[in-house]
Amino acid sequence: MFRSASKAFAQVLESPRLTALRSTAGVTSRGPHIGNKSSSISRHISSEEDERSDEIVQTKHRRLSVIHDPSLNRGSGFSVDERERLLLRGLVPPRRQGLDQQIERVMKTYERQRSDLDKFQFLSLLMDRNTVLFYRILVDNFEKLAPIVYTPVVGEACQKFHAIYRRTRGMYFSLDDRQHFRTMVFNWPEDDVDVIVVTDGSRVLALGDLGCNSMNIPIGKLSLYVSGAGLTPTKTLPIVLDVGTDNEHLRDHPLYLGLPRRRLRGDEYIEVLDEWIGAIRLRWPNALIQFEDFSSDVAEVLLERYRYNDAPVFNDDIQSTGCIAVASVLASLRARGLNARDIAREVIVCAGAGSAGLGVCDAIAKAMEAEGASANDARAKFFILDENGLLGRERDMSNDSAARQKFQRKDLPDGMSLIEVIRAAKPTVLLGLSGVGGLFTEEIVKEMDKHVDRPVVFPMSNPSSASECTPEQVFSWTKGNAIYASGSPFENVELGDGRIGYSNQANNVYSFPGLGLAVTVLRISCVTDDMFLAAARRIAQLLPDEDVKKGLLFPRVGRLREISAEVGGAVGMVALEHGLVRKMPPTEVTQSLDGMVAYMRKNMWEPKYGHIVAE
Ligand SMILES: O=C([O-])CC(=O)C(=O)O
Ligand SMILES: [Mg+2]
Repeated sequence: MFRSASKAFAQVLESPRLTALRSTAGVTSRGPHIGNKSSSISRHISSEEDERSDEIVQTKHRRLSVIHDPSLNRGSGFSVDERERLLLRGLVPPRRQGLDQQIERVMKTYERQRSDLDKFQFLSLLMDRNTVLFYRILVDNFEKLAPIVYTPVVGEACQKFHAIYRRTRGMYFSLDDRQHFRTMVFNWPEDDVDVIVVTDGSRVLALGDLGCNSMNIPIGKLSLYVSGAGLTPTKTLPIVLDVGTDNEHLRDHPLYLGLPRRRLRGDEYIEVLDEWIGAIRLRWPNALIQFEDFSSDVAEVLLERYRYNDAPVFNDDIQSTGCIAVASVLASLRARGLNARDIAREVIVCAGAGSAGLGVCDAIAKAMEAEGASANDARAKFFILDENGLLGRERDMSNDSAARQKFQRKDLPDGMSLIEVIRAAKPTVLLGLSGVGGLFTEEIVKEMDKHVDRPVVFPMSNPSSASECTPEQVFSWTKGNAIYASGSPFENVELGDGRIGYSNQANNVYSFPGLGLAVTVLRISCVTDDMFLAAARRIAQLLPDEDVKKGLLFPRVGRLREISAEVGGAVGMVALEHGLVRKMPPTEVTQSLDGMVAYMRKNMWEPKYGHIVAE
């Protein structure tokens, strides 16, 4: 009975164990409130409604303000007791329904949406209405819905943001707000924020500068943290920094919602970022900050500027894309009957020398070094091209970043085309981070296939329209020989002889949610490259040999929660070893990777209705 549940709750409050229990999720307090005090107690409450979690949410809200707060709203699912105590009698239809019935209704309406963009909007509106229902549906239908809330459809939703905008979510810091950032952060209602995803919209997927329209990217990424790794939804914060846009079409559009000015650059831009990060650290000193879709000219600069400032920061496109690329290469070695040590013998051609391309190559080079290669030997295995061809001998790279200079080939002429490089280098691995859809032609893939038993082809650009080639193409050009992974999702391919050509999704979604989980649960103080390497090694080992031999590199994204627990466990063990854990777990958790993985799993938020208690 719920009455006895609240009695049990009252006893918990009086219990001397209270302080000891405060550290794990259980009781949350939801506004209206000044200063947003929230306490957390883990406690099992027996309940007649067994689909409910034992989470207790306290609120001062009553009547419609309960229904209008998505984290409190249960639609037709309020219990009899909640209806009584929160003064909801008469405000919702009489018959009480469970989550299952709500899911059925929502999914039927979802299926009636005509276009992918309509589906995106339908899900956004659901997210605005009912947090638990939205996440239950996303978790239970992850493979089907992730391509809508994430790549590829999120790309279109950004391009059309100004046209389809309905309701605000997250925070905007614009140039007009300079000198106010430190007060603005207090406009956000939550004292507890675990993860922030921030973009300045300068390079959204491979779609270019989308300015303020980019808000759907941080929102989408954070919905994957919650659904894929069990972060608490109210403790996530999507942010757009509006420093202008060089996208003229948007800037001149009467409905554009950002500042209609050119993008700020140079020292002044860095000053704005410094002011912003200072404000964030003032209010949320421990929050993990994920830099997302910053253009290459600033991505690495910002990462180096903030990553060692005693608070966790990383760049998703450089580091987590690097992580999944390393995992993909390691798993492909297993598929080819080779060992992790053999990574140092791989020959890599990478089309794309932006922050993601360089980040991926750097991560693979570090993985080679970790297996015993010298820095020079590792570097010699890479052939990187940008829009002007190979980064070769004659290229003046004096104004380029250190990350780019590192990969200049001194032995080959500058500007060689992709096909020429393939002929000269005879790569074992071909990476696409160019953002140029269809770049890997039949001629290129067939040329590669001539020199290796099983060509490894990873077109990693997003969204699908920017993919360098499709799995159908690669499998048909190589007679099913290739090992394939792409950034955006594609269907597997029937090869006609009973075999399946697996279209693995080498997307950073495999790594960032689990990393964020570990950072939150253990309050990790700094995100390091070693953490990403450990995560990559773990991801590459998740499937048994017989699957991997067939070309299936890692579990499908539908198993993201399990994968994130594994990634979180691997990251957690590195953090422990390097003394970067600020919230120590119980000793038995620290003894083994398995213990750490189980601890991650245990700390995941579950999308279930808890009990709302009137405060
Ligand atoms: O969003 C994705 O699918 C992966 C990513 O970070 C990007 O392509 O920028
Ligand atoms: Mg990105």
